[in-house]
Amino acid sequence: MSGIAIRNVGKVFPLKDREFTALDNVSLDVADSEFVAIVGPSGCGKSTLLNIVAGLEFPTSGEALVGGAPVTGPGPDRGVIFQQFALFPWLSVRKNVEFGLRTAGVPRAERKRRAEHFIELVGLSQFADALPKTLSGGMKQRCAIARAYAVDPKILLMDEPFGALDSLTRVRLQEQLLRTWSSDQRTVVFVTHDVDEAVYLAGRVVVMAANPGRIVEVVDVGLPYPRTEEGRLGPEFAALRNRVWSAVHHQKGNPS
Ligand SMILES: Nc1ncnc2c1ncn2[C@@H]1O[C@H](COP(=O)(O)OP(=O)(O)OP(=O)(O)O)[C@@H](O)[C@H]1O
Repeated sequence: MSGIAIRNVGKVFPLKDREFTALDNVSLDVADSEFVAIVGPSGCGKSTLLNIVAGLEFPTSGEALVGGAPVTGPGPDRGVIFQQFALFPWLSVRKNVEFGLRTAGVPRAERKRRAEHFIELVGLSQFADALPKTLSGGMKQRCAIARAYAVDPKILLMDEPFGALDSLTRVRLQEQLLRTWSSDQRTVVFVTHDVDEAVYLAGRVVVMAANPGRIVEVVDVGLPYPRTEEGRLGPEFAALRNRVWSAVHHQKGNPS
């Protein structure tokens, strides 16, 4: 059971002289094995919503449920990948990737095998013994992705995971993500600024607006999987992208 239910979630942050409503009455169901993308202008609460599902923040009102149970904190059922991922600076790439497996109690030989596999997948084999400080930003991010994939969680919560990567690596990791998603049937919630990326990856695209953060539209993508580069250039894809684009960029009070 790896479905997610977000029920009337509100999040208010106390500021010095007032309160700020980051999320206002947000409700969303993500089915078991569904791939949902969340897009919206900066500050509309995408990360806050993801953090609530991750158990890293708590709603002021409403609730988030995972597999039918209220979220009370982080758990091994949910792997979180942020844009700025904190790697352990004193551990090599390999040890960083193995870290989560060690805490999950995976035996040593299996840890080594899995780490090797995922390090290769993200193209870091040559740097497996390097420390994070010697890697570029994109390489650190690929290490963080390998670490999250290796633990094999039923739910992946991804916050702009490919934002800092060059376009080639980005496309490669998008395709890899879709492959692991369709073969392993995990639930994915993927936050991105990139409308093209959202439509390419997701079965549904949730569009949010700011002030207060809320859902304004949910677009069913409806394109078959596996998705291909040719499909990405086709008219159906273009129509969907335009629809999501207008929903994001023609919001009241958002002049862009
Ligand atoms: N701890 C906090 N205290 C006060 N305000 C906060 C806090 N965390 C987030 N906010 C505010 O809540 C709003 C939503 O933030 P959030 O990071 O969720 O937006 P976002 O849609 O992910 O933005 P971006 O696309 O720029 O990453 C922002 O206006 C932010 O300033």
